[in-house]
Amino acid sequence: MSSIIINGKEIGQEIRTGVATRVQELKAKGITPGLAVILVGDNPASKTYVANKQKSCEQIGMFSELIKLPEDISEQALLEQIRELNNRKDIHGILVQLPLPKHIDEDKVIQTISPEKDVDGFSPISVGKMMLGQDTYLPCTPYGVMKLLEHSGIEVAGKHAVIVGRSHIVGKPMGQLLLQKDATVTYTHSKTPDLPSFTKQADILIAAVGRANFITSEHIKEGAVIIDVGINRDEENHLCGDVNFDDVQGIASHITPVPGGVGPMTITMLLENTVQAAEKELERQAE
Ligand SMILES: Nc1nc2c(c(=O)[nH]1)N[C@@H](CN(C=O)c1ccc(C(=O)N[C@@H](CCC(=O)O)C(=O)O)cc1)CN2
Ligand SMILES: [Mg+2]
Repeated sequence: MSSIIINGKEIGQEIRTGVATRVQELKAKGITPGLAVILVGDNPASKTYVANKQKSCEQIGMFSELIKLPEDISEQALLEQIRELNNRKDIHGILVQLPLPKHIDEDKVIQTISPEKDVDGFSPISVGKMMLGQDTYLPCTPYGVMKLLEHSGIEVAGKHAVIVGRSHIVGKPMGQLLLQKDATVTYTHSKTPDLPSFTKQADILIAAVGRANFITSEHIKEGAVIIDVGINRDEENHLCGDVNFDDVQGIASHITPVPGGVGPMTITMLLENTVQAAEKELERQAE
């Protein structure tokens, strides 16, 4: 039997249509949702992602501003730029594209973004609120994974979700969001001995390791839902995920492809968060 392919492009498009309607409603009330994207340096992948974010904003009628800064910008100058954006009325969401050059302290940068405008959901305040289940901006990639599961009719409650990877932006928050939906969650990582003994227990396996084609049929059980968060290049420089798609195809019940799975959802949820930020600003104005 072949696995069901979860189509992130299609699901993302459906969600974007709903977000576009909310943009029109906000505009009718005199507020255009605005996103500022800061890009430091010339990382080619970052340039592509940032361009896609801008294009996506335009497509749904949002305002977006790209702030391009040189690779050798000082940390102070970057923090100053963020503070300026924190004070701008036309900007509802601020995002600093990661990774940053080595001489800049990423934590300091993220902490400088006002929590009201932290549409990436990376600041300690946003993360703390997420952990407590309070209203906040959820980090876009894990948030997108939750939407993929929901739209694919995959029940999370009572399932054993195994996360491979513990990054701040994917692995850790992913486990929390699944836990909030009553999954039993296991975190695994590079120091986990006998990884397959854990991953084989997964009803839902989240692969977020950053290693091309790392997860194979040896790691999964029959009927598991496989979510591939990886974006890597293989030996032939082709885009591929953390999961060896051909190897697990037919064993998994559902699987996300790379490209076209989780990736498009990351930008979709960024749009969702930015519109939410503008809606909250409107509410504050009405108070
Ligand atoms: N400030 C942030 N930095 C980074 C984030 C983030 O969420 N916020 N995530 C990643 C990069 N990223 C967005 O920024 C991102 C990565 C991939 C995709 C995507 O759509 N991928 C496509 C394939 C694209 C390709 O051809 O290369 C797919 O999987 O279908 C969107 C966003 C790190 N930095
Ligand atoms: Mg650094």
